Amino acid sequence: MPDAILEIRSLHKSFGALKATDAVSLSLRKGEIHALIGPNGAGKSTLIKQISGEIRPDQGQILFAGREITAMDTAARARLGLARSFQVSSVLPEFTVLQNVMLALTGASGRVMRFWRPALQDRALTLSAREHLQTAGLAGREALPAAILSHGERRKLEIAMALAMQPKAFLLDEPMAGMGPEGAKQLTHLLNRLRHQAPILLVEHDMDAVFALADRISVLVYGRIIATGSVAEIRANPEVRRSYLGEEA
Ligand SMILES: Nc1ncnc2c1ncn2[C@@H]1O[C@H](COP(=O)(O)OP(=O)(O)OP(=O)(O)O)[C@@H](O)[C@H]1O
Repeated sequence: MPDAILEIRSLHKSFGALKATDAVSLSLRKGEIHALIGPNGAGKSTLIKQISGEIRPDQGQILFAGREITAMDTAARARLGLARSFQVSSVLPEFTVLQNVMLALTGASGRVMRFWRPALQDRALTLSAREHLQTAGLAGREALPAAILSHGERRKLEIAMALAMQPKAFLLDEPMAGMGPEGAKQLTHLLNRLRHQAPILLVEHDMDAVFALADRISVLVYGRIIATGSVAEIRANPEVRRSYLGEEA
């Protein structure tokens, strides 16, 4: 697939007798949002963890930005531009919104930063951090301690921090979780803009968001992809309606 930034080839992962990932192949193309949906326990998180490097597949290959990354650790994948958000938050509550993005820009940890305060006065770094906050919809909130942000604002901050890594792809695991209707609407708009910075592999239960955002949807059931297609194709697919969308379609 020539315009795919991420390509997964026949991935397998078992936990004992349970096949959590069963011959999964999928791709993420430049500029697209590819949503991964499926019932609880279908294997979505297990797949995302194999892509981010938290767990190793038993078999299969993962290619990212033209390189095979199957055996690389999480940090090496992140350095190549694979940005994972939302399940493990790296926001430091005692730092301000701006400082959190500056930390992400320098790749420094909060512990290092306490001994490295002058960097927080760095002008170029500040400007760049402000730009990412603007993109993420947090302009005007820079000076607040991250601890007092609302849930939705924290999501935006995580996005700004991910942007600081200059990602080539985003892996987003249930970004809409815990958001109210207004927050979900705002985040949907933000993700829609974000795809132009880097394509998004989106695991999401909120079907309104999935149908509004996805260029393609893959449906995972018992570790297998039973269908991949456009929103219209997936909505019309009888097997998908039966096994997943039944009560929602
Ligand atoms: N470390 C593990 N050890 C054993 N079984 C596991 C492990 N991690 C996941 N599983 C099992 O693998 C299957 C897939 O789980 P996974 O969390 O990937 O599903 P999911 O689609 O992300 O579910 P949800 O939508 O509820 O988050 C489940 O049956 C789960 O119990």
